[in-house]
Amino acid sequence: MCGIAAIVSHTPVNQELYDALTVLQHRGQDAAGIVTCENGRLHLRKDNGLTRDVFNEAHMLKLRGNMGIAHVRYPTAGCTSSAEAQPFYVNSPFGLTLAHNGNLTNTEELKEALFVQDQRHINTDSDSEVLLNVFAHELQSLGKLHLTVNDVFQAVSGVHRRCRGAYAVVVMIAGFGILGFRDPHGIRPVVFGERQTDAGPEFMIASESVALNVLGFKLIRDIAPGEAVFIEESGKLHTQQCSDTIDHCPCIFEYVYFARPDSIIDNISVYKARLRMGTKLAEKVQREWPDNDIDVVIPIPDTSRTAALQMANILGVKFREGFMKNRYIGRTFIMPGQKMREKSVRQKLNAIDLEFDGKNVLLVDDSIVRGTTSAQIIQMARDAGAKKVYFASAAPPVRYPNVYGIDMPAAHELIAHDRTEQDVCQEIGADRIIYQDLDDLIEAVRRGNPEIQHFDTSCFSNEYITGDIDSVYLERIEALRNDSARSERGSGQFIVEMQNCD
Ligand SMILES: O=P(O)(O)OC[C@H]1O[C@H](OP(=O)(O)OP(=O)(O)O)[C@H](O)[C@@H]1O
Ligand SMILES: NC(=O)CC[C@H](N)C(=O)O
Ligand SMILES: [Mg+2]
Repeated sequence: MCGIAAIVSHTPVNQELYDALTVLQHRGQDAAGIVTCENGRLHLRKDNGLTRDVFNEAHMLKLRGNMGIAHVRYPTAGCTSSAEAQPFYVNSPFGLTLAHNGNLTNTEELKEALFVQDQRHINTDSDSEVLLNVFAHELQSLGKLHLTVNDVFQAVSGVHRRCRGAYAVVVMIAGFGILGFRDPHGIRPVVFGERQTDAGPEFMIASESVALNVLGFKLIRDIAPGEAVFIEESGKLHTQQCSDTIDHCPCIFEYVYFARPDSIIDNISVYKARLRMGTKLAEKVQREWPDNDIDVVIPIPDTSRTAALQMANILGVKFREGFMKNRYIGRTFIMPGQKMREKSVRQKLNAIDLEFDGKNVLLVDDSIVRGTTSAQIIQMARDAGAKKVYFASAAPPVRYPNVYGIDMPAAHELIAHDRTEQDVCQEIGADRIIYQDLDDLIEAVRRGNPEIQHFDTSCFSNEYITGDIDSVYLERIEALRNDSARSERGSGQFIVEMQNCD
């Protein structure tokens, strides 16, 4: 899951884009980048690392201009080389830069067509570079020297016709303006907002509304599935629907884990959705295990806190912060490589023995994916003296790969794949496991916006809404992107620095 941001302002945007990236850091910890535009000239800085490590004062001074786009990366395609950090740039036509959240599912076909038919060279294995070149080709084929906003929207329609999968995107056209668009299923989130100034309105596009809040922009709304918004450099906003086939299916995992709880996605408060997940799960415990002997509910920080608190309230048992989180360690699930993830769980979380000693504890997490966290945490709870360790997951068993922007491509790496709930319970060493039912999860999220008819629930249900995912595709990405294949390839040593401004 990556984070994207874009600002069109009347004053320099460098610091605000940097601030936006720090707010969106939970969506990607591997690489960060900003590109700005000043009098038609682009300035780009991107590299591997957290936002605070990628930009120093000298970079910031060079990122001049009143409009720009930015990205934090969590790779789902290609490799972790800094050559694949975003934004990407192509010089023709007009000077385009792009930042993408999501994952294309027909990258290979597009890459081939780009080379053979459109005569475009792709320099990395990133699907986002492919996406940029598709957009560039669609714009170029209009054959215009002076672009209009309608030309830009027409090019987006061309992207929708050719690209499959998930894409929430911002594009900057040098000297012209900034574009935001979302795939016709609206799988990944993206919102836009406005800020009034004496010099006129300013606009921002971002993955999550929390970035707008922090920078003083008022949320206008989500970009609709298939829709595009374009903000001219002068600050004029245009919007247009660019797809005739729309089927809104936002990713339910955003509500479970990815998004910040203080964000509103597709008019649903992530915080409230998590509270409702807690309610539903507690009701399941009451229904299926009325004579339970739970003494205390303990969340596994950070994401599960909201659901766990609500569970304790409904169950009428104590809620205790039994694990303390080291605030300097990031999210473990989105770290590259199982060794690093395993090591980081122990560095990140430490038990307060008093809260466990002699008690029957119900540990609550938002999800169990590879089981990296749960297995270690249960052992820690036992070492701290817990009598019984029960484990509840606010999401159903994750059994199938995600191909829309969450990096879990290999079914065999998922602890619940081909396993019953009882098998998982044994595998992670719990005394009992309670998983959320999928219908309950859907209801918990959907109650915030009943207009949404479907969600992308593929990692729980094996139903892929784009209709183009078959076993051949899944086998191909599993072979390419499973943990051992990636560690054999290494992180990629060559670095394309031709566009960096350092
Ligand atoms: O079963 P696993 O493969 O371990 O994945 C699931 C765990 O990973 C995530 O935590 P993470 O540390 O990424 O972030 P958080 O601090 O936001 O909870 C998630 O909240 C679960 O705790
Ligand atoms: N998590 C994402 O959104 C990743 C974007 C893109 N597929 C990449 O790998 O860089
Ligand atoms: Mg967690």
